[in-house]
Amino acid sequence: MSSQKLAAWAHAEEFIAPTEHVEAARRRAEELGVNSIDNGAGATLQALAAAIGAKAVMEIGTGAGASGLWLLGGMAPDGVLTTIDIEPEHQRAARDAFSAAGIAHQRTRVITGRASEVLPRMTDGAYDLLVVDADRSDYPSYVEQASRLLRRGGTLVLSWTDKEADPAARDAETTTLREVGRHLRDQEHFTVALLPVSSGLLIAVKR
Ligand SMILES: C[S@@+](CC[C@H](N)C(=O)[O-])C[C@H]1O[C@@H](n2cnc3c(N)ncnc32)[C@H](O)[C@@H]1O
Repeated sequence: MSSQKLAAWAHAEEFIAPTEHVEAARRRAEELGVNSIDNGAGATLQALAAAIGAKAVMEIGTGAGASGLWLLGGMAPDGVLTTIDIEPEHQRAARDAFSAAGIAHQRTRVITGRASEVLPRMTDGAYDLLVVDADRSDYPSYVEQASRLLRRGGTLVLSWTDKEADPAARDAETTTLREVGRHLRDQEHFTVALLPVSSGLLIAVKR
């Protein structure tokens, strides 16, 4: 890998500055000991939401709200973000972050629960964008649900890991991601790309 390529990647991470509210949400996440999406990935989510004019977005893994703020920044002004997390404390922080950023309360639907139990209750074909940034062991079931929940032309985004590119990495999480990536690539009803932004975003557009 050339040093110019590495510099270009680092540059891309800083190319779009986070808002002060995203920065505050990231700090709160650190205090809570939960990861937030990096700024390059956040800016990509924002641009994707804007590109598809997203009005109905589902997120699995609210955290302290940093990724939600990026998404809301790109969504249609009347768009609604449904966000699921198993930890009520993370969601309290996210609600505070949305409110501090001036997001109208009817634009967010914050659901506490295990995603694998919440998703089956959600409506078929109702979502423009489904973003997954939670426990990787459940990614296969989230992908299965995505086929049902997304409208045609809707997009699934999975937060990824650099380790997936390393053949020597054989831990359970990496193996699951590798299998999920292969499975999606083989599906005729998804058009797939792996974006090397932050630690990676796998995007799959439902045809
Ligand atoms: C990496 S953090 C999400 C960060 C957030 N997307 C952001 O960038 O601000 C992962 C979150 O997933 C949540 N989580 C883990 N397992 C879950 C599950 N089975 N169902 C729902 N949420 C889960 C954790 O509580 C944590 O808040």
